[in-house]
Amino acid sequence: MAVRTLLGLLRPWQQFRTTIITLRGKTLVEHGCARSMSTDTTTDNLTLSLDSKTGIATLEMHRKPVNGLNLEMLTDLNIALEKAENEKSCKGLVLTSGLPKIFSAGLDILEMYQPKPERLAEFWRTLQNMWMRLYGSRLVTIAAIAGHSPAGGCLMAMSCDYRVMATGKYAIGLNETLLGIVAPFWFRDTMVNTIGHRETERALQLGHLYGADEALKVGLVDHLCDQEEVVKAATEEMSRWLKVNAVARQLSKSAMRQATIDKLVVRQEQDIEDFMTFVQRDAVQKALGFYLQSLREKRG
Ligand SMILES: CCCCCCCCCCCCC/C=C/C(=O)SCCNC(=O)CCNC(=O)[C@H](O)C(C)(C)COP(=O)(O)OP(=O)(O)OC[C@H]1O[C@@H](n2cnc3c(N)ncnc32)[C@H](O)[C@@H]1OP(=O)(O)O
Repeated sequence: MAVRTLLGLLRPWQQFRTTIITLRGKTLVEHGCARSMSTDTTTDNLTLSLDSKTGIATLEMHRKPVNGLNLEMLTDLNIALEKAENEKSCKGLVLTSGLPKIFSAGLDILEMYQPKPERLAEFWRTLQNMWMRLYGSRLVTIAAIAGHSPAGGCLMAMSCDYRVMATGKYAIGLNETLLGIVAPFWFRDTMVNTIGHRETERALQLGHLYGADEALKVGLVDHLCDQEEVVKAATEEMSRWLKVNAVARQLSKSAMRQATIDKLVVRQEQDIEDFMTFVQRDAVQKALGFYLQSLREKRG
């Protein structure tokens, strides 16, 4: 609600301005210019910029070290997505990362390990909202994946309309079982909608992380190119999608996706409860502790 109120107060992008907004102790800086008709919104975690000539926004994540999705990052993502959504001249959004070799490492595991219950609930609700917003966006959304994209990172990518991935030794997939946790139903549904039931069943049980070639083969991503070309390729693909009648395209998208979103809308509170109960189990806490330790030991 607070987020909605704040967004309601934001002025349109096409005005000259520099606005500084403090949100949850973080600072959002906006630079606008009437001549170039473009505006950047930057937080500690991301930058949202709109090319007013093309109507294409770029949402670049840059939360070091691995774009881990913690509560603050998810809050910023929600604000940025809502802002792009509400900007009439914005037609498409490229979701990408400003960090080398990483799209997103998924949920910040520290949010789930030895959590404070109140923050844990808020964290999960903010993630749910981010997914509903991205999956149901009226915009054409394209993920430009120039790095690893496990679990929550894969969810974000799958929630876009099209995925461009860099060739190279990067991995994408829902690897939750490798952490001793279970992908919730709306993660699973999103994957089923992307690559089909059988492939999802196999991938989920194994916690399979796909290399780029294999991801292309099963349809988890749609196009491969060199790392440096990923955003360019995403933007080129976007122009093809933007030629389609927007209303017809949006209605088609909604017809395909709304039932999946509605499943979470009606079960949102139950899903938060299920998540909290599951994550706070001793066995799950132990598994997360081991996994964090193994990540740290990998670094030596
Ligand atoms: C009965 C059923 C009921 C079910 C009810 C529902 C229940 C729901 C349960 C819960 C569901 C939760 C869903 C979870 C989704 C997730 O997204 S979980 C996160 C999964 N992510 C990962 O597994 C990725 C882990 N990271 C990596 O594999 C690597 O870091 C990398 C991404 C491949 C990058 O490698 P590299 O560049 O070599 O960097 P590193 O050195 O490994 O990492 C740098 C530092 O970052 C830390 N880190 C990495 N990832 C995370 C993370 N996800 N969270 C927090 N921290 C992370 C890493 O530890 C390093 O830290 P330092 O050593 O301190 O520098």
